[in-house]
Parts: sequence; C-alpha cells; structure tokens
Amino acid sequence: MAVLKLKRLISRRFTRTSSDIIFSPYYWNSIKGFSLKSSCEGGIHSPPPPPPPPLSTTPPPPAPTVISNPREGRNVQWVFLGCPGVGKGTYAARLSTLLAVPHISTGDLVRHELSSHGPLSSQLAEIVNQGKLISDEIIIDLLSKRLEAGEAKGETGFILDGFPRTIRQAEILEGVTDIDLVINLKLREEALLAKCLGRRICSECGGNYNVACIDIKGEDGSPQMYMPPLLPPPNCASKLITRSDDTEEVVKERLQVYNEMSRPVEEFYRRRGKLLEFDLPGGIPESWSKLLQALNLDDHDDKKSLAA
Ligand SMILES: Nc1ncnc2c1ncn2[C@@H]1O[C@H](COP(=O)(O)OP(=O)(O)O)[C@@H](O)[C@H]1O
Repeated sequence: MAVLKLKRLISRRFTRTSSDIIFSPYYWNSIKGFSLKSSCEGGIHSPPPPPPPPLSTTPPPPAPTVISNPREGRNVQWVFLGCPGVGKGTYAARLSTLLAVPHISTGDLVRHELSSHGPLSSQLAEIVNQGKLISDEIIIDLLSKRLEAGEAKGETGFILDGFPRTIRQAEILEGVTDIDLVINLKLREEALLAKCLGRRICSECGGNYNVACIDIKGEDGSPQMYMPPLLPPPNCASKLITRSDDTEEVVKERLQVYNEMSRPVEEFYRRRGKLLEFDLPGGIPESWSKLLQALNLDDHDDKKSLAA
C-alpha cells in the first residue's frame, strides 16, 4: 500500500464520514473533547490529561517484535517518542536513510510553515515560542499535506518524529493506519536541557549539531554518561543558528508539556505491545550501534555506510 493519506484514512476509520466533513469545523467539534473554537482562538491544545490507567494485575504485553522489512507491499511505519532534546531527529534521520523511508518530523513541518510567513505563521510562532503544543487540527492538516505530497512521489512507509504527541493524536493515527513500532528514546533528565541549549542548526544545509559536552558522573548505581559535542564541518561552522524555542525557559516548559501531554502516549503504545523502550547509553557512536541491535538491524547491509 502506498503511503497513507491521513485525511483519507481518517475517513476510513469513521466510515460514514467523508474527508471533507472530517476537516470541517463541525466534524472536529463533534469529536468528544475536541474544541475547534478553543484550539483556533487560543491556538493551544490543552485538554485535561487523561485519567491514569486503572490498576491491573494483567502482566505487561511482551516487547514488540521489530518488523524492519517491508510488509504488505509497503515500507515500515515507525514512530519516535521522547522528550525534547533526547535525539529523536538524529536517530530518526539515520534510520530513514538506512531503511530508505521518509523521516517526517512534525516539528520541521511547523518550522517550515513558520518560515513561509503564511497566514498561520504568527499564530504558530507565538505557540512554539511559548513551548506549547499546536492544536491537533493544525498539526494533522500539516501532516496530511506532507503525506499526500509523499504519496504523489511514490513514498511508502515513514518514520514519524514528533507525532503523535497527545492521546487524541495517537487515537486518530491508530484508527487510520497500523503503526508497526514505536521507539521511545530515553535519556537521563540532567542531559536533556543541556542538549537542547547546545543544539545548533546549519542555516544553509539544515544539518543538526550540538556544542554541549555532557559528562555526568555515575552515582547511586547509575553509570557515568559521556556525550561529546557533535561539531559542524568547517563549511557549516559560520552558518549556525539556534532554534528560537531552545532557550532555558522555553525548554523547561516543553519538558513539562511533554510530561503532561505526551508521556501518556507512551502508555498508550505500551498497552498495545508496540513500545520499544531504548535508553540511550551515551553519544551517537555508542548509541547508534546499540539501537541497531535493539531493532534487529545490526546485520543490515547499509549499516556500515552510516557508521558514526
Ligand atoms: N504533534 C505535535 N502536536 C502539537 N504540536 C507540535 C507537534 N509536533 C511539533 N509541534 C510543535 O512544534 C514544536 C517543535 O517540535 P519539535 O521540533 O518536535 O520539538 P522537540 O525538540 O520539543 O521535540 C513543538 O514545541 C510544538 O509547538
């Protein structure tokens, strides 16, 4: 199956609803808990967090089987979860090259929309620069346009980074397509803020670098962690920019928003047996090879060409 159009697939879930209706204000307002009015006026999607799952004696589902080969005539459909600064973009980009599937980052889609100075730009800039989440409606609209464009080019499969970020987004995605695997990247909390503050992007090629040198001493049974800076090549060095939302205040807010809105998404996939937890052991060389092992990709033919 070709890469799925989110609009069309959403309509498949709600069989009697056409995609035009789905993207009409009436449809969105009819979804329980979703208010188009509040999401468009304030631009901030902030429904109350879902109640904690009931206590159960049922054992947790087994670790997911990693399907790294194309199936049903399509490529993999994977999702990356993880706090701001954990490295979702870095590892998703590497895996997308390795598996020849598009890396679709909703954060990049938002930043692209911002830089286009279109009608949504000023509203989005305000939300992003406060560290809040864009409304589900806007983010799904951006994502479905990206998937449609990809489908037109013959893309099959994807690695999603930054979506879903709320239970509602996860429910919609789950209802419209079968996600094979969700990789939950985890990093010690002390490192996350430093990694966001050290992040630099080449304004010309878009390359991601990091000037932070993270060296956390091992204590209380936790091992030492060393992550050297990821410095740019000489031709990018003079073109580095910092994301406007990578300030200390905004990163702290984003971490809080993650805990409130996105942490429940981990549980959503854990319960479905799709969540692969991966604790990053250190910098890219060490982490990349361990991640490939966890994904059963350590024998992949192209692995060597991506050696860190
Ligand atoms: N799925 C989403 N839902 C709502 N807002 C999103 C989503 N993806 C990205 N955004 C917006 O774009 C910003 C940047 O996203 P991203 O680059 O993924 O950041 P992070 O480094 O915090 O993971 C977010 O803080 C949020 O405002």
